[in-house]
This record gives sequence, structure tokens and C-alpha cells, in this order.
Amino acid sequence: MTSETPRTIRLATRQSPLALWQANWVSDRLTEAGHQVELILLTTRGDVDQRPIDGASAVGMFTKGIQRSVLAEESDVAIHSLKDLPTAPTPGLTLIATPPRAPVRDCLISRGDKKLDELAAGAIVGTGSRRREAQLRHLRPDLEVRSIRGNVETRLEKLDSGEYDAIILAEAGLQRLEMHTRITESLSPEKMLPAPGQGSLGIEIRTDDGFCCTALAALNDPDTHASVTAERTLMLTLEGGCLAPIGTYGRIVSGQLHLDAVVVSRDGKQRLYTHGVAPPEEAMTLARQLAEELLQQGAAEIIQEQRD
Ligand SMILES: NCc1[nH]cc(CCC(=O)O)c1CC(=O)O
Repeated sequence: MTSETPRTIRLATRQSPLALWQANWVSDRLTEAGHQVELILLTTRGDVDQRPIDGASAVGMFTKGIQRSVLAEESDVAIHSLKDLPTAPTPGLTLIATPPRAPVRDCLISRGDKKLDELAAGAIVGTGSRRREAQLRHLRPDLEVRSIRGNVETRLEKLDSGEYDAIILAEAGLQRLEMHTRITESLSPEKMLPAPGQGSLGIEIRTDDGFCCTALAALNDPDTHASVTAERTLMLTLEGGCLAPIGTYGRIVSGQLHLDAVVVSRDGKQRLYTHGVAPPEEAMTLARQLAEELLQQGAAEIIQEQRD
């Protein structure tokens, strides 16, 4: 079969409602373009293992199983939430497209509709992310941060059952699942910087698959691509990994790429911040510059502290 022979494109996805929404979105775009599409539903280690996300074993826990299926040619396209996809490249696969981004922010969902500033001292806030934990502690050291796992629906159920007073989630997931009415407060980037790639999809294909390269490249959004390239390069340069307390937000304003980044100690006491602007085609250079600035401010010690 030559690379240009039309064939059914097999999309590999997890089965959470959010993952299925994302896979169906890709499927609809390909179908509109005249392609035949089939969904391959997979279960990853991250779906099965409900222990708190911790340590090196968590890297790629939602994405490796999907990638393996594509590499084994049991499917053709891996569809991820980009923020779950490790920044280090995977041999044999190419990140071919990052489609238009959903809202990038994190948000607070609380019982009794209390904003972050209004939560009582000692209120229990659920998050599984060290990035969110650190930034939360920086803003409100008097709150009690507790681990939470499970997909978006499960976390909302745990909030509603009274196990937590509030939780923090990505706005993107809530919007896609049409649950954005649950949002109590959208957290501005000044309060909380999102994870690299948050709100974006990451679409991977086999590097040598010319047919899928053409079909899927059409779904790429250049502004999103420049923004997330900067965010992921910053993360990679800081050797952060998905557990690092690093928040970063790239966006295009009047044709220029703006990039913000923080590194925050787990107790929230130290917060290193930097910001820069460059043309979008210099996304990687800008990201490396900002990473360098954070390292000069002492980022390596804070990131190392998290690994211990
Ligand atoms: N596995 C966590 C995860 N991965 C992607 C999203 C939300 C969608 C996104 O940020 O793209 C979530 C849930 C959350 O953080 O609330």
C-alpha cells in the first residue's frame, strides 16, 4: 500500500467521557473531509490505577498504552489531552496536530458557591496536581489540600458527596462535557497558571505514515501550536515532567507570542515568575530563555525538592 492509498483511519482513544468527546471531535472533522474513520477504545494504566499520582511511574500513564497501539499498527492515530502527553519525544511517533484550544484556565468548583477568597480557613480542597497544590498554597496557605483522583464526573461526585469543600479542574474538560455551569470561579492566570498544553488535544501518528500525516495535519491550529510548543519546550528545558510544580501559559496577542511561567515550591512559600514576548516562530527560543531565567532564580532546587 502506498502512503497515499485511502484507507480507514483508526483513532485510538481512552474511554472517559472527555476522551471520547475529543476522539469524536477528531472523527467528525476527518469524516467531514471525506475520510473513513474507526474508533479504537483502549484502557490505560492511568484509568485503572486510582492511587495518588506520584513518582516517576506516573509519567505517561494515560498516554503510553495509546501510543503502543499506534506503534504496533493496531491503530493509526493517538488522541491525547496534550497536557497528559510527556514532553520528551516518542521514537516512531510525530505530534502532527494541535487543534484549536479550548479555554486554558483552571477553575474552582465549590459547595455553597464560595470563591477562592471566600473559602473558610481549613476548607478541604481536592486536587491531584502538585502544580495546583503549590499555587493554591501560595494563595491560601490556610486551606487543606487533599489528593483526589478519577475522571471529571467522579471528582464532581466526590465534591457533591461532601468529601471536599472545593475542587480544582481544567475549564476545558468541563466546557467540552457541557458542565461549565458547575464552575464557581475561573482562576485568572495571575492566580493560577495552567499546565503545559492544558485545553489542547495532542494528535500523534506514526512518523512514516504519509497518508495520516496529510489527513491529520489539516486539523492543526497554528496559534495553538506556537503557544503549546512554547509551554512544552519550557517544561522540557526545566526537565519538569508532569509532576513538576510548573505553570505556564502561552497565547498569541496581536500576532505576538506571550509566555508566562511560574515554578512554585510545594508549600507555596517560594514563587518564581517570568514573562516574555516574541514572534510565534521563535516559540522554542523564547521558552528556553524563560526557562534559563527561572533556573537563575533558583528553579532547579524547587523542582528537585519535588522529586525527593
Ligand atoms: N488527566 C487529567 C486531565 N487531562 C486533561 C484534562 C482536562 C482537559 C484539558 O486540560 O485539556 C484533565 C482533567 C483536569 O485537569 O481537570
